[in-house]
Amino acid sequence: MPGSELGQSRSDGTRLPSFYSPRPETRSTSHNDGDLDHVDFSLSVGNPATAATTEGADHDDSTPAPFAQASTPLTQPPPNSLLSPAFTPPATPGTSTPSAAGAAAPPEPRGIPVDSSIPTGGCGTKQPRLLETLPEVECIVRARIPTTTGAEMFLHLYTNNVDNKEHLAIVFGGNIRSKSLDAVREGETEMDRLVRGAYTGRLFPGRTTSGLSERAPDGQAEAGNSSANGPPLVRIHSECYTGETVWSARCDCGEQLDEAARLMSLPSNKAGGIIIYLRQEGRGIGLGEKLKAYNLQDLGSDTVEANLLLRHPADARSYGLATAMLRDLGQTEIRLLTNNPDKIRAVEGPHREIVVKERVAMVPLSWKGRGGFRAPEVEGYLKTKIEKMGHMLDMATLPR
Ligand SMILES: Nc1nc2c(ncn2[C@@H]2O[C@H](COP(=O)(O)OP(=O)(O)OP(=O)(O)O)[C@@H](O)[C@H]2O)c(=O)[nH]1
Repeated sequence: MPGSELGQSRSDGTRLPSFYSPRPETRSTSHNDGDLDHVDFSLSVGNPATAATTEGADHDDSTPAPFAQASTPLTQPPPNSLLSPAFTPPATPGTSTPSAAGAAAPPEPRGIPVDSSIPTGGCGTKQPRLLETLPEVECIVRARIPTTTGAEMFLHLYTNNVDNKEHLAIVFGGNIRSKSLDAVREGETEMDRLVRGAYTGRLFPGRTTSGLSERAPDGQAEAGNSSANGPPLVRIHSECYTGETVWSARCDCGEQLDEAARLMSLPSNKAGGIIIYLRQEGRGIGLGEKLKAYNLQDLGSDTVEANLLLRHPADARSYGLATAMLRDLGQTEIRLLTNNPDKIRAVEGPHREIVVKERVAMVPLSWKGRGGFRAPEVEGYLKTKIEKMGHMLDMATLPR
C-alpha cells in the first residue's frame, strides 16, 4: 500500500537507536507478510437451492493430503497407556501443523454457494436468537507463528466487552489485518507497536519502526491489499480440550482444526484464511460439564440427551464474537468451513454484518479414505449431529 506508513522512516539512511520511538502518524490496514499462495481459487458458481444438499465428498479427494495424514509421524508419541489400542488415531489431532510443502496437487475445498436470505439457500430456516448489537472486540497482540511444516500464521489475541476470555484469530496469508490492532494508541511508542505486533511486513533484529517503509534484510517486499482474491476461507472453531489436546476419539474437533489449517495454507488459497478460535468449550457448557456428559454418554445417552440431562441446552454457543472479530479483520464476505447450518446464520450477525457466500463441508477424513481415524464414539457423535442438529453431512457416505 504505497504511501501509507505506520511509522516514520529516515530518509538520510542513518540507523536509529533500537529504542528510538517516533510517534506513529497514520494507520494502515493492509500489508503482506510473506504470501504463501501462488495459485488462484475463486468462488464456485451455482445455485444454492440445488447445490446445498448434504455432502459426502465436497473436497477433491483424488490426491492425498499433505497434512493430518495417517502417515504423519508423531514427534512425541503419547504414552501407550493413554490410547485405546483398538481406536488409536493414526495422527493425533492437534499435533499436526499446516503444510505449505508438498502441496503440488492438493485437494482444494469445493464450496457450495449459500444464501441465508432465502429459505432454499442451503442453511436451513432456523433463525438463531441474536443480540441486536455486536460485541466490542479489540485485538491486543499479534505474533507470527512459524509452524513445523513451514506454513506461517499470525495469531491474534482478542479481548471483548462480554466475557473475560481470550478468544483468538489464527490468520493465514499476509493480507488480512486487524483494525483494532493497527489503530494508534495514545502515548505509545514505535517499540510498543512492534512488541504488540502492530507492524507491517516482518520483524528483524534492529527494526525500529512499524511502517511499510522498512524492508527485511533479505529484501522481502511488502505488498498491499489483495481483496481481489475473493472472500477468505473461514472456520469458526469452538475450543475442545479433549479433541485437540488429549487425543479424544469421541469427536473430530482436532481433525477439523488441522484440516482447516491445511486448507488455508494451500498455495492456491490466495484469499487467505481465518480460524476464529472461540473459548466455548463443550459447545459452551465448559470442560467439567462436558466430562459429565461423556460419562452420561458411556451410560447410554447420545450427545444431545447428555446435555439436556445436565440441564444445559443441546448447544449453548453464540457467535457474535466471531462476527465482531471477522469485522475487525476487515471481512464482510466469507467462505465458511462447516456442516452446521445454525453456524452460518449465526455468524452473519443481526444485520448480516458478514455474508457467508459459500459453505465448504467438513467431511471426516476417514469417510473420504484419507487417513483420519474411526471409533464408535465419533461415529455416534456425528450421527447425533446429523439426526438431531441438522448437520449437512450424509451418513450414507460413511464407509462400512
Ligand atoms: N457438550 C458437548 N460438547 C461436545 C461434545 N463433543 C464435542 N463437543 C464440543 O463441540 C464443539 C465442537 O463443535 P464445532 O467443531 O464448532 O462443530 P459444530 O458447530 O458442531 O459443526 P461444524 O462446524 O460442522 O464442525 C467443541 O466446543 C467441543 O468441545 C459432547 O459430546 N458434548
